Amino acid sequence: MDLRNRVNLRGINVFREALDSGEQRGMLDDLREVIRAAPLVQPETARGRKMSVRMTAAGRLGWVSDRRGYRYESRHPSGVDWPPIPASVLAVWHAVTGNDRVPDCCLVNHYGEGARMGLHQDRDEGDFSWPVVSISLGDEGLFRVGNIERGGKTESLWLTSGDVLEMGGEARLVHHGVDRIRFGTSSLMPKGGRVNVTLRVVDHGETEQHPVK
Ligand SMILES: O=C(O)CCC(=O)C(=O)O
Ligand SMILES: [Fe+2]
Repeated sequence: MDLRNRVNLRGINVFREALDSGEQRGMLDDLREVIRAAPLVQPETARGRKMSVRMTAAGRLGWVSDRRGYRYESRHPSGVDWPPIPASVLAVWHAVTGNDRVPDCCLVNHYGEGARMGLHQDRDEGDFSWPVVSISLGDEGLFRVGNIERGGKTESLWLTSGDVLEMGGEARLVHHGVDRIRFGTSSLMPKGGRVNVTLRVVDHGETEQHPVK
């Protein structure tokens, strides 16, 4: 992992190619195991619209959305526990935050051809003092950043495989989304697609502390 190549986009730290191709492959293997235990689901919104991204999670809590709305849940919709957050993913969190605290949620987003994510804020957490750390794997994704308030001008940048983002401090509640992916631009996944992992502290609740080695 190499966090030296950092650019700043409206307060968001973008660590370009923080993970080399071996680290990306290792993490993807770990995420395949997560997906085996807790399969990807295509969430529905409260209004009954299917999201284009498929999702699952690891950790103490997972973010879910269905006709009842969106929220954090301690189990996968199938009733199984969320699998543990892979060590390869936790290592990125600890390196970026410089802290021993383990995130509560590791959301795994899978973007197939044509998938996108509209502009939104990550604000379902009870504690905004921790950053959101996000890892991009696979195909390039056009990441758009807006403002804390709704509307206004936005800026975009193409995220590539191995990029790591940190949305913290003033940028913790900034609007962001993924307009589109360039399907098939990465050879990481044989069938194409983009995987994004988002790490979040959800609340002040008791979370086991793991010292960083
Ligand atoms: O896919 C991405 O890069 C962003 C994902 C995201 O914003 C989220 O899961 O809340
Ligand atoms: Fe988000």
